[in-house]
Amino acid sequence: MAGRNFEKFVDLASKIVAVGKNYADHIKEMGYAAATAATKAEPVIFMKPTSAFITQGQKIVFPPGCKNLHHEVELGIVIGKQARRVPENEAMQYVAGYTVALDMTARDQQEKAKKEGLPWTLPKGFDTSCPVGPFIRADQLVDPHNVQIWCKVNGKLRQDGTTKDMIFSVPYLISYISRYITLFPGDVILTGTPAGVSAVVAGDVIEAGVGDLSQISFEVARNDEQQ
Ligand SMILES: O=C(O)/C=C/C(=O)CC(=O)C(=O)O
Ligand SMILES: [Mg+2]
Repeated sequence: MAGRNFEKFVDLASKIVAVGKNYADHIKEMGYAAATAATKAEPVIFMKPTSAFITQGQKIVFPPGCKNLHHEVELGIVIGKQARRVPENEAMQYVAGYTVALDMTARDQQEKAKKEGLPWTLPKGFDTSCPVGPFIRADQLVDPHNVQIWCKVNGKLRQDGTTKDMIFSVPYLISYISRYITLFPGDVILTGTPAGVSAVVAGDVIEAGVGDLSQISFEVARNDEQQ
């Protein structure tokens, strides 16, 4: 991993691989029978394009037509070296570090896609749908399975979870994903959100963090093309 500047993982990344339904409390709040989903043998995987990334100073912009935009705070894993068919017991060697990320979701459009059996590409992959924070080196977060992830909207705490509650662990996810999709340095894996997701409106300010290691603050803006 030497020689690469992972502080700039957004520039290195070729993809964002996202995990869904990795916290039983979020599965429950979305209306599923938590026990059923939590005992699923395999994680739910979807992708966001790198055009979804934004960093501090940019705004989260409603996608066209969306009337119900949700925040989902997540621990992001930043991949440090090419990973293909990596066994679980070696997977942590492929982690350069972590970041805080928001999996912004056009919930109304995702609900429609779910009903129609269509993919979540637009509801979750629109421009600005993946705000990310500062890079956390792997040695700064020794136990990624025991850290608070939190999200506030206009100063009010909406999500307050811990990665202890992830159903699928960091090494399991790297191993599982890399069986199907080769991961490259800078790629980011979003590890799923805990309960508390809720709607935001234009003008809101979303703050989020992984403990006090990586924090972000983003303003939400309306989409001038549509309203
Ligand atoms: O199935 C649903 O209603 C929603 C699922 C998600 O949005 C999955 C995630 O992105 C997540 O769990 O973080
Ligand atoms: Mg998510």
